Amino acid sequence: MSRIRKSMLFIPGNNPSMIQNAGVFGADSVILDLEDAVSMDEKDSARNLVYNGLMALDFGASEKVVRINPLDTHMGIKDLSFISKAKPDAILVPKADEKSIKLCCSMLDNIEKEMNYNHGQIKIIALIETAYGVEKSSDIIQISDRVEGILLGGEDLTADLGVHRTLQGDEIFYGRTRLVMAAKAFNKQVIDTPFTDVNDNAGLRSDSQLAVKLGFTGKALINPRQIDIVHEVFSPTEEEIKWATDVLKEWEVAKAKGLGVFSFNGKMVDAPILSRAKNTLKKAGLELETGGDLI
Ligand SMILES: CC(=O)SCCNC(=O)CCNC(=O)[C@H](O)C(C)(C)COP(=O)(O)OP(=O)(O)OC[C@H]1O[C@@H](n2cnc3c(N)ncnc32)[C@H](O)[C@@H]1OP(=O)(O)O
Ligand SMILES: O=C([O-])CC(=O)C(=O)O
Ligand SMILES: [Mg+2]
Repeated sequence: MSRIRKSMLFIPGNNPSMIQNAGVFGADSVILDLEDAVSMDEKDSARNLVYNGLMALDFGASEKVVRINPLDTHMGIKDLSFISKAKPDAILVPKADEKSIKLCCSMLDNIEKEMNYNHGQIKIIALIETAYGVEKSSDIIQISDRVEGILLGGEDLTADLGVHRTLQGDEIFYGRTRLVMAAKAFNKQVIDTPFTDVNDNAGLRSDSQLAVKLGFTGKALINPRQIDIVHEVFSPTEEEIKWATDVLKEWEVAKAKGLGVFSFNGKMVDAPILSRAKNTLKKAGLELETGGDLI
């Protein structure tokens, strides 16, 4: 089973003090960035800094992810070859398409063999941020078991579409829902694009609530101050947990009576509603008191 990735915090790969603190913020994953947060003339020094950081620092419970440069560039190839030898947990592949993900998989196969790592231990998150990537997302996601999820890159996607990025996000709505469908169809994670105004907490909250409503399993972040809101919004509320627990208890009673459908607080409950209740408890990290198949 894939690890939980409700919050994935980007940290520029050329910033030693930010990298040094990476483990203390409490993000589920930290993404050490070698791509767009790093200027061209700092690419080599950032690669060394991230390598040394991975080798020497304690990242606490956070997953160590590295965003490499695109794999159709020399820089991207160099990033992947070098960084993988510092055993990151996962690689975030930008501008993902079928070719880049296949290449990433075959390079990781070779590096894992050479380094005596377990086969498949370095995971891949595909960063979908082109119109082509959105259209091919369901193919990209199926290339390998290494691909545990897809992440939407709203800034690059908007640039590729030739439109403006807005607070409401109408321009990326189709991309968002399309990625959710692809991910859910193949049982993968789907992580929403970052909210880039780090001082607008209300905006971050409503953007995160929209992502939850659409089915995203987590959100990328660009600032540690965004973590608490995202964790809160991506976790079921006490009220939702109580509803799920009560519904599943009532189901035990209904099942004993041989009922496939029953009424709870005046509303019909059948198999899909029981599934949603189970999902709620799973998201909250709670064990189900009721076992067995639904209905
Ligand atoms: C479209 C894309 O590709 S998104 C991915 C690439 N972008 C990035 O990685 C950007 C990452 N974020 C940042 O660089 C910064 O948060 C900015 C530029 C957006 C905002 O910077 P600031 O206004 O200075 O942030 P803020 O005032 O909240 O900083 C407070 C503290 O948090 C630290 N901090 C801020 N962002 C981060 C981060 N992403 N990771 C780790 N530490 C951070 C700062 O260094 C500062 O530490 P200090 O108090 O020890 O000096
Ligand atoms: O990876 C992300 O979430 C950010 C990104 O590159 C983009 O929006 O283009
Ligand atoms: Mg991008």
